[in-house]
Amino acid sequence: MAIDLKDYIASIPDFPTKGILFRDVTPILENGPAFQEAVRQLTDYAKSVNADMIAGPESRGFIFGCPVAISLGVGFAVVRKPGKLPRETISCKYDLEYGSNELFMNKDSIKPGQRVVIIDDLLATGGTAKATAQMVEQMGGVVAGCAFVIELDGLPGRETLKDYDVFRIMNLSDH
Ligand SMILES: O=P(O)(O)OC[C@H]1O[C@H](OP(=O)(O)OP(=O)(O)O)[C@H](O)[C@@H]1O
Ligand SMILES: Nc1ncnc2[nH]cnc12
Repeated sequence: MAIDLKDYIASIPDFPTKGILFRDVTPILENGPAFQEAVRQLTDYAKSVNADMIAGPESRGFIFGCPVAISLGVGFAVVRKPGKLPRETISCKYDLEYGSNELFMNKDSIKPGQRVVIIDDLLATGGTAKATAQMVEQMGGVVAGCAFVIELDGLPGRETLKDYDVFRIMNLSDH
């Protein structure tokens, strides 16, 4: 029988703060066939939009983005939190549910005209993916799409990413 990836999501109430239902993808990673199936679905999507580069936000975006890049034979551009990248960078501030943060990319990591798919484990407010998309565009790249394992319903992720094609393997409620 086909694998139902929803069976491999752990839901933890009040983590990391009260009122947040944390959707944990680590059970997918800990099961070979489930991990392979998630990567297969993300890869099929990236291939369907002719990706020639993958961008993945630290840290969970690395886990799913890298195997997709390898299976397509394209590069992987890291999107990192402050203080991690030693060379020249570009950056974009973004809002979280509470407060704000800033993400960084190597300034030459995307070449003009490259078709970039942004991959992450989860779409919540969309702030992380939108900040990534803005940096990709600043470098002259084309955001071919954004792909997630989970989309949280009840949060404005889709609205935030309304200018982009969005693929997700599953949707789950945010509470
Ligand atoms: O749609 P958003 O509201 O931007 O939220 C989604 C982001 O939040 C989580 O990462 P987090 O910043 O917690 O970092 P981590 O992957 O290092 O745990 C998740 O992995 C996404 O990157
Ligand atoms: N509810 C949630 N579960 C896991 N990761 C998240 N990132 C933002 N919101 C999240």
